[in-house]
Amino acid sequence: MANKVAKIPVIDISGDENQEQVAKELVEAAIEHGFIYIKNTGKDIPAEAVDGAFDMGKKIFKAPLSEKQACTIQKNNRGWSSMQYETLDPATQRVGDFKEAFNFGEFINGKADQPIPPTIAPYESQINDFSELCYKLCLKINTLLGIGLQVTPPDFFTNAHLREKGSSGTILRFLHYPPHTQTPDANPEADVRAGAHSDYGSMTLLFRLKGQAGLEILTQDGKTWAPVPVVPPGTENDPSPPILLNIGDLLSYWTNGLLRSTVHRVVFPGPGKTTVEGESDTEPRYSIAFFCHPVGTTPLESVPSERVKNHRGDAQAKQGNPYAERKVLTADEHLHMRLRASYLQLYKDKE
Ligand SMILES: O=C(O)CCC(=O)C(=O)O
Ligand SMILES: [Fe+2]
Repeated sequence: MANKVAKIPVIDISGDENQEQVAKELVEAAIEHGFIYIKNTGKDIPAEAVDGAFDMGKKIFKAPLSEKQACTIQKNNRGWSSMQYETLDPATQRVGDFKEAFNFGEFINGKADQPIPPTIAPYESQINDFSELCYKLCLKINTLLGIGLQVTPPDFFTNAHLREKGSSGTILRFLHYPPHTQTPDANPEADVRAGAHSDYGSMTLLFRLKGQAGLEILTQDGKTWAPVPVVPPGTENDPSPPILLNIGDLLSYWTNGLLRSTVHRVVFPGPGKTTVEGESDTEPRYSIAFFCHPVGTTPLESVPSERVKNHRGDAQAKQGNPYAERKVLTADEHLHMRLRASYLQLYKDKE
């Protein structure tokens, strides 16, 4: 049965004027939807940088298997996660996610602080540059959220994300989802390419390619899934599709659930499933996610904001998200709790 596509606002944050107004719109969208299209005018992240990053992603996954295996993901959440190694929704999935991924942690002086496949070593600085662009955009969004929520001081969130204050769980992740024709073991009705989950960090920037279907969000009724078009109306002629921003669990904890951390998944949108006009899953799907995390030692207490104080952990914001109610001490403790739940083998083998 075809579901309606997700209703998500498109916001342009690239200008320098009307900062207060833009901040207000961003906060309202983060409260109401948790997902926001950030119009990509090319000012914050040039279209060529996005294209270059996708080329990089393809190179990483085409690297010889032995090179990828030598970089197998570790408990620090860095490295290569092979097909079906991660299970984002272990409570309902019979098998792991039909995807492979490569995670880069924070770079140090432009160098990756982890093993990388020799095939992509010549491009290390390009990956670092893309990660920098994403980091800066997240700082800007953190500032706007602080202004829009009237946090005192308004740069409260931004300060918590400054790298000079300590390391964080921030990850630049390249993803590859083969089409169903290449995953004969998958039952497209029952299996998923990425299980239902909310993101673990403060916010995520997601880059997708035109024409590639698959992402769905859980709507506020807690039951219906809505596909998220790559190119929403009005952005067809932009230099690059909008960057899809979503609020993660940490910004939700920090604001007592006022900002919504929305559950989402990636499916095989085969026959009979909802597809967005002009999108299909006949080709391999590639996406890039930048998971922005605060400094690991940051305590996740409610932020100093009257608006947050007056908000009493609204039940609606928690709907469909089993993690929304857990209280944990620091950003790092929260991250490890979540990784433990989705990398079953990694934690089983080594404990
Ligand atoms: O590939 C996508 O569209 C979404 C991926 C995602 O939700 C994630 O990696 O957390
Ligand atoms: Fe996600």
